[in-house]
Amino acid sequence: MTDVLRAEGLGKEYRRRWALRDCTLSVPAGKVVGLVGPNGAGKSTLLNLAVGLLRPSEGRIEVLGDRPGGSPERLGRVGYVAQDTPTYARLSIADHLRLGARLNPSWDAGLAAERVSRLGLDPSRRAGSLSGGQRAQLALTVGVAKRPELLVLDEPVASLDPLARREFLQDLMGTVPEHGLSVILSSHLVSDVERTCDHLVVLVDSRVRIAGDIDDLLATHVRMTGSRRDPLTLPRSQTVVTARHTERQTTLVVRSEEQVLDPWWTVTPLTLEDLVLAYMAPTDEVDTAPRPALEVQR
Ligand SMILES: Nc1ncnc2c1ncn2[C@@H]1O[C@H](COP(=O)(O)OP(=O)(O)OP(=O)(O)O)[C@@H](O)[C@H]1O
Repeated sequence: MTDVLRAEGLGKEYRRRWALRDCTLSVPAGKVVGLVGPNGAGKSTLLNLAVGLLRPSEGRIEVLGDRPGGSPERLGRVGYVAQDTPTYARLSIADHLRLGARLNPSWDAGLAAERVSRLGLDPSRRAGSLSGGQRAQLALTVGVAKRPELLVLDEPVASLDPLARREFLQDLMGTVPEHGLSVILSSHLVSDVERTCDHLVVLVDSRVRIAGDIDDLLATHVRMTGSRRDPLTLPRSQTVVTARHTERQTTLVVRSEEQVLDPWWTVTPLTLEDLVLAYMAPTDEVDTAPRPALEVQR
């Protein structure tokens, strides 16, 4: 199947400040993609471009093989729950579901009713009287019951309690293979990404720093610890992501397609959190400058 999202040199500028820059990205179909990065990295901007709420300042983006937004038919194929989980304060939960049914040809009324009942929500309650977490659940219910091909969720679970969060993410994981759904979700919680996602995109300072299937990324990144050594002495096949030095010791996070066999290093695998934090580290931690005190060894 084709990619659900393809971006080439995509950028968005607000008043001479780039919120997203040089974004070239392919997101395969049928995956749950975790989009992570620090505050202000450009995650919401990328998601808003993907659903057609923003227009690119430069470059191109295609979603489900087409330009985002536009016709009702195209809009119907993409579900979107924004960061502030918008609902209509004066409308009841039942009104929201009726509206969803009227606006979406593939609306799954059974699924919507079942979710609302499982959450213990009274359908006659107005959205304005719900708690933040309950409003998020309502917005997520509408997003899922629309039965889109691609569901875009901007920090969907931030306001849910831990149990509700786990249940929602489990639901989502069940829905993906069952309905051929693809999901892109932004999150600050790496543990949720680890539990739910099979593909990762790390955005830092408005640029994509790394993207790929999580299993592949974990298989090709390691931590290497050894006596102090200049990272410039590493073979070309090993790319240093971060380097930290004490007087005697060097610790590197390295990307390598090949196994590291140099006995100088103690090599340990990374957790997903280690990997994300390594790519989120300030680039001055990628300390590859030659140091006079270091011996160059090959
Ligand atoms: N409407 C806007 N006008 C001007 N600048 C904006 C606007 N929206 C976003 N920005 C800026 O663009 C950059 C990226 O913002 P964005 O909301 O995409 O980040 P984010 O990664 O989603 O952040 P967070 O994790 O805090 O939600 C930030 O510097 C932000 O201040």
